[in-house]
Amino acid sequence: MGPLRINDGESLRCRLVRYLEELTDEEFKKFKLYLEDSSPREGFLRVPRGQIKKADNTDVAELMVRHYGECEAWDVALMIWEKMGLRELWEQFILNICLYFFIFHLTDIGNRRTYRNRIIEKFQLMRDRNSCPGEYENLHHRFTQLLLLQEYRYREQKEHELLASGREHAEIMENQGQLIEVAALFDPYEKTGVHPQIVVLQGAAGIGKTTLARKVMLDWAEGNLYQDKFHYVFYLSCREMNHLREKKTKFADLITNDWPSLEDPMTEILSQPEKLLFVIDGLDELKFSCDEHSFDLCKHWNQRQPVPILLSSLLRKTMLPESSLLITTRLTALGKCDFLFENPRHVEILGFSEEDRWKYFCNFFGDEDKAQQAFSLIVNNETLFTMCFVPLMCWIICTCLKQQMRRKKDLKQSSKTTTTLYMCYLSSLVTPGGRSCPVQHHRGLCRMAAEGIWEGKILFDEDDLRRHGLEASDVSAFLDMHIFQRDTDSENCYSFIHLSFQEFFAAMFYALEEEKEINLLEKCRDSATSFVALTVHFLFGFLNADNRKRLEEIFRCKISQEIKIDLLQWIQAGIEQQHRDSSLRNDLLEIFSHLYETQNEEFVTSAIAHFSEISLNIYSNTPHVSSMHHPVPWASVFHLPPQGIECQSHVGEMVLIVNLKS
Ligand SMILES: Nc1ncnc2c1ncn2[C@@H]1O[C@H](COP(=O)(O)OP(=O)(O)OP(=O)(O)O)[C@@H](O)[C@H]1O
Repeated sequence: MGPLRINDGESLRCRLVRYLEELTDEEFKKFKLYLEDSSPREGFLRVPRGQIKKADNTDVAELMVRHYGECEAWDVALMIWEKMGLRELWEQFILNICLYFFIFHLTDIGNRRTYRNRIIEKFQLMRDRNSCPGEYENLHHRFTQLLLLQEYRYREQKEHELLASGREHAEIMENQGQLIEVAALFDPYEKTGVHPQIVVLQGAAGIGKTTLARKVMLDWAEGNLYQDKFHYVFYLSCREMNHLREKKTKFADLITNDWPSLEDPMTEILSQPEKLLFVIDGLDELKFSCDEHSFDLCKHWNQRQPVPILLSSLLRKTMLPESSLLITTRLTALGKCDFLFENPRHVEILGFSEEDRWKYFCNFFGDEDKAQQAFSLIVNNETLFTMCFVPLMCWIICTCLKQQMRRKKDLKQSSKTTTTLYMCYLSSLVTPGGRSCPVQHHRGLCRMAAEGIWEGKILFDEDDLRRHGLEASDVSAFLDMHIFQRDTDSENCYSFIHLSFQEFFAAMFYALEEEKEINLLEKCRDSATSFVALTVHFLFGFLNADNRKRLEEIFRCKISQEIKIDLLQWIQAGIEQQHRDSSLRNDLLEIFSHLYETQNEEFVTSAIAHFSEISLNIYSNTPHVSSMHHPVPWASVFHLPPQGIECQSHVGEMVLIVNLKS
């Protein structure tokens, strides 16, 4: 389909030229004067006076169409002719324009419908990270609502700190901003009434940025989102842009990937930029910089330019400045891109609320009984349940449990502790007869993970790899296993699929026979470095004989027995310290959850041998646990009869007196 035409095949732009040619020199001069003085409607740029002065008939038509788009250009011409008293021309125009709008309307409806159908086709299915070719899930069936927090002030905060603060959603909300719905992302600010043109959705790895961006596309295409605001919504994946970075092209061509009949309708579509939304997914993943091209930026979408310049021009708003942008990015990369955006609305994705975690399980299993079976196991494990605020973690946990259900394995056993669940997931990634990683590579990966934990580092470059005896080609087995991923921020950068996996491998580093590092435990005592807590937690998990055996099988490594003595001394000292000082009671809970993680009766007995009674404040520490079936799941490790636990409720707290000698 070509530019919009009326029956005789003449485009509107050419027709405008022809009408202008019918004016006498005097009338044309007058027309230009009126054009110079005309004030365009909101959203349209004024045609620069300097350019009008020098323009002939064709130039004037061209300028008008470029600045206003074809429809608005006709409108302006009509208004001027009316003011000039050129009644005959005006009447001819009206006749033409009615015909034009009728055809335009029909064509536009047709174009949009075709485009929407294409988008629905493309976005209605989602692929899980471990899916086989051709295996898809329906996005609507799986999608679970995410908590979005508006105007969260960007803190120079590392992802591990965010993970640690996962259970403090309510607190963040109170202190930092308010929740917002996807439908309201482009609503005006309450205080100023100004409509944000750029919305930045930020969040940690695996929190659901891409999934949400794709859901926005699908909902718009199905007519359920932003219908009045945006006539067209285009999706630009930064990962795909990376592949095109050497390419020189027009912006119009770049976005017509999703357009079956390409190019032609673009002129009309892009001439109404205020009705366009561009979803730019994964800005942190761009491998080229957007701040290098400030002098070469282009102004028009029809200019042929390298892809990095086109994208920079869109982001910096030199091209299609009236369009809206919805950008997703990891928190770690945000500082680097801040300069790009003028007054964006910052929204942080907080992940799943506690209620939505249950909904996710229902969506994942598609069967309430199975969902209930799985959820009741997770809800009793505080560490796992807290982790479930990250959708990726929910997916990992549900995937494991589903596999166990399929194999008719004991679900309770595989979800009993955080470590068992991770073991279960890792064993599922190692396919029989598949690639395994050489022992020295595994050791290098573990050492790098541990170093990262100390230094608060989650992205590793090739220098980091080399320092730990790894070449880029050595990590391909970990990439294949989906525990390590090629990143994101800059070329040749890597990260673990989730921080908790880095913590798991860091724990393995401390547990390996040849590696000794007692510092970890000392650091864990220091509350300022509580982010190592999960690493220590896994370390306790490795004390379990089954876990240790599986770990040694998967990675063909040897787990040290000596770590057991260090852990025992550490935990006894911890209990003693907190026994002496009742203000530290809350920390005891953490110690006991470590003990529970071992599922090792002999170890637990030794750890508590010197104590006859322990008081724990369970309520103020874990509010959600109080409503669950078993308030202290780890208590089962003591094999205590019910009379062994006495419960005392006080205002705002619930204290359990555990009588260990009963
Ligand atoms: N809202 C959601 N509903 C259901 N599942 C979700 C949702 N969000 C994410 N997931 C699940 O979590 C996985 C990871 O999500 P996604 O890839 O969107 O995260 P991300 O924030 O873009 O991660 P990264 O920063 O690593 O690119 C998805 O593959 C999907 O299985």
